[in-house]
Amino acid sequence: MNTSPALSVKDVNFSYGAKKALDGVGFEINPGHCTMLLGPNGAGKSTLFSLITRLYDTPSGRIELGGHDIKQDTCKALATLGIVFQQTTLDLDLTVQQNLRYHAALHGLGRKVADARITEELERLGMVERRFEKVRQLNGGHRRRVEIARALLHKPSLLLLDEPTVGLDVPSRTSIVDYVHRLAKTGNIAVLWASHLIDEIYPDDRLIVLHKGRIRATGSVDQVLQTTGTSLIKDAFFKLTQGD
Ligand SMILES: Nc1ncnc2c1ncn2[C@@H]1O[C@H](COP(=O)(O)OP(=O)(O)OP(=O)(O)O)[C@@H](O)[C@H]1O
Repeated sequence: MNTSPALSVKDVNFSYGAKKALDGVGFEINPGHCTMLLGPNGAGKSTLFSLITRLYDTPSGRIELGGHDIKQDTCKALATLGIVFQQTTLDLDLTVQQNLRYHAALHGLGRKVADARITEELERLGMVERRFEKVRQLNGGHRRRVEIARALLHKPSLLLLDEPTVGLDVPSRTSIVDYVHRLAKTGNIAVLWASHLIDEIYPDDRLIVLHKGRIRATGSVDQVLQTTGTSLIKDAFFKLTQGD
């Protein structure tokens, strides 16, 4: 049994030329709860996700997924990862099923296994009846659900979500926030969720507050409230992200 953290980030630094975007960032993510990555614009959230997904090389420090170093053991590491990007990456002219089958094939799943998993994930998300519709016909909330189903098809141990509710109406947002929190609770998957919407945080979430490339606080909601001497997350966030 693999007892390594789903994600381990150790002393990671990253710069765009002279501009330092991440400065000595380190944390671990484990299953059982959602970890919310909070930070104002420019905090470094997208940069961190680009390093974890290996879009960018990590020039210093170390990132491991399920104990696999993403530089030395890239395929094994990335196989443990499911991701929902900020911008939709579905093919609008393919059906829901075609999009999902394509992704399953990329992960090396045979057709039978793929179809069983597609049905399973779409059922959980209340989308199974929509499987033969073109993605173009779906509203924003339903497209997001398809993207979540797709991210889970290969049974990853870490789900990364980069502000997945941006642009959605309130009911769609609520249902996605609820769904992912329930998913995390099962304990089978770790969730790292970049957000700047305080109302997406549940009381038993873990928090990582990033500001100007540095981690300003980590821990449970209660711990972060305690260390900042506040009683509301929005006040804690404000305190942690004002000035340097
Ligand atoms: N391609 C780039 N070239 C130069 N600087 C960049 C580049 N991408 C990001 N930056 C800078 O790096 C810092 C971190 O940016 P990043 O996009 O990671 O933040 P973020 O927390 O994702 O912000 P947002 O919430 O606005 O998406 C910012 O100061 C940003 O201006």
